[in-house]
Amino acid sequence: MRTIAVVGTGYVGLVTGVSLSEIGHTVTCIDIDEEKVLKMQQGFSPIYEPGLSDMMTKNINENRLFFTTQHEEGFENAEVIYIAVGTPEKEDGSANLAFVEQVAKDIATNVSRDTIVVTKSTVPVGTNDRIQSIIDHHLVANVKVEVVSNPEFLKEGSAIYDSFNGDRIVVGTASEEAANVIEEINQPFGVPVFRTDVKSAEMIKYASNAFLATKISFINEISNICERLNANVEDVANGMGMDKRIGDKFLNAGIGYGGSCFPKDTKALVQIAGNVEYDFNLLKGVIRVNQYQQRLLLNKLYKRVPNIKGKRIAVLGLSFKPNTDDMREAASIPIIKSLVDKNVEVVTYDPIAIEKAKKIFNSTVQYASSIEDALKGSSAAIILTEWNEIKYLPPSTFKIMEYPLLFDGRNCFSLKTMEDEYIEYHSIGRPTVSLSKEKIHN
Ligand SMILES: NC(=O)C1=CN([C@@H]2O[C@H](COP(=O)(O)OP(=O)(O)OC[C@H]3O[C@@H](n4cnc5c(N)ncnc54)[C@H](O)[C@@H]3O)[C@@H](O)[C@H]2O)C=CC1
Ligand SMILES: O=C(O)[C@H]1O[C@H](OP(=O)(O)OP(=O)(O)OC[C@H]2O[C@@H](n3ccc(=O)[nH]c3=O)[C@H](O)[C@@H]2O)[C@H](O)[C@@H](O)[C@@H]1O
Repeated sequence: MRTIAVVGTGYVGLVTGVSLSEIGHTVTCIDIDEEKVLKMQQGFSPIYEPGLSDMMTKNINENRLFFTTQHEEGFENAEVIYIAVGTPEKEDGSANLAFVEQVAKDIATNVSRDTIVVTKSTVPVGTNDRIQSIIDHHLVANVKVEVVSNPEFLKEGSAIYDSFNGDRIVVGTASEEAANVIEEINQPFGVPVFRTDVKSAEMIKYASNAFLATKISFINEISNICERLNANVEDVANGMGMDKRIGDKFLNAGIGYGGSCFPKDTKALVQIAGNVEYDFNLLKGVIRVNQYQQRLLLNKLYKRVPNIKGKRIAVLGLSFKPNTDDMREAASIPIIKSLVDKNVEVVTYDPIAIEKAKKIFNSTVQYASSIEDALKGSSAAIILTEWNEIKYLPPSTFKIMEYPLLFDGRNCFSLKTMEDEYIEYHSIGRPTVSLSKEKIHN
């Protein structure tokens, strides 16, 4: 078993650190955020991720998992250092590498033994070479530091599960020795390891995210055509997905992809291509479709309820996907902003993300403590996140509204159910369920 340091304790760093400690390594997680570190030292996870808290507490108690704000302390005995800090989007769409570069300098000035540095952060092709040269340039001790690319593929909401059940672990390095160490560290996960060169490893990460985003934008465009032709995109996706070459995953039409990665990584890949004079037309289209898709549900609402000013509208689900409290690039942000700009009384509900949402929406919206409370007195409801609590809600609950008018951005309910329950139902890429004896909404 190895002594490991993980720099950055966000979704990736904390899950990596906790998972590595769970398989027996001794792990010190380092973060510059003092409040976060204090919380983790006391055994509390700063993020909501199923299974994370319990695994964290267990490994703290078994003395395999430590937290500090001091790089020097964390690096002291580390044989391997993982970089898992953020690489957010810059204004021009390219990746901001300032955090990664800072960590490279911190490593160079603090390590006192031969070390393997593993880059987990998503970084543009060529960045690992740059990390290597920053470290070599600033290195204080007379030691060897080898940088390895090891991109992360976990999904938020199932991050712990994904760490133990991933499809592959990609290891990019020219050093067979370093690759052997990383493979040995990960061996207890039982996930297949794919070895390649550094640049290909970096590209695998961007290409994978871009491909998944493309699948989503593709099915969203098909859904828009289905709507015009009265076809049902859910059946279309199911029928397509039965072809093993296509696969049945990531074909859920909806309000577009959000989150901390697809939006930023697709834009970064356009930039990466542009830097070598390649115009990534297809990916630009994917991004455009996604922006358009976020507006569609709202446009349907505004068309159906033209005099929306002053009306109360319930927004169910705020996080960018279920089982996470992450609000980064959530579709709820532009959608709620548009409603608030139109002087709509917005009442929101989310089972987990409310605290983070409050930091974004402040007092511009109301925060209901139950779905029922959100629906009471509302003229319409919009579903933005398919939490189980929302998806498996007895449809009759929507009749709490004086007139049951539902706009579902996640296709949570079958058309037949809504017809039987007598609920006016607008979803994505499927025929609208209208009521014959409609009340007039004005
Ligand atoms: N969130 C996700 O699901 C996935 C993210 N990634 C990639 O992993 C990277 C990290 O993403 P997240 O975990 O979402 O980021 P995050 O923003 O949640 O966390 C980053 C953490 O790094 C800390 N930090 C910044 N500078 C530091 C320094 N010099 N020393 C120590 N700590 C420092 C911050 O305080 C913060 O806690 C990004 O490159 C992202 O693209 C890859 C796969 C999945
Ligand atoms: O690089 C990353 O950060 C990660 O990005 C995504 O993971 P994540 O963003 O956590 O969540 P996804 O499940 O991929 O969902 C992303 C967005 O796409 C949307 N989506 C997903 C699937 C689908 O069929 N339709 C759809 O609209 C989701 O609602 C969500 O807004 C990838 O799935 C991970 O493999 C990758 O490691």
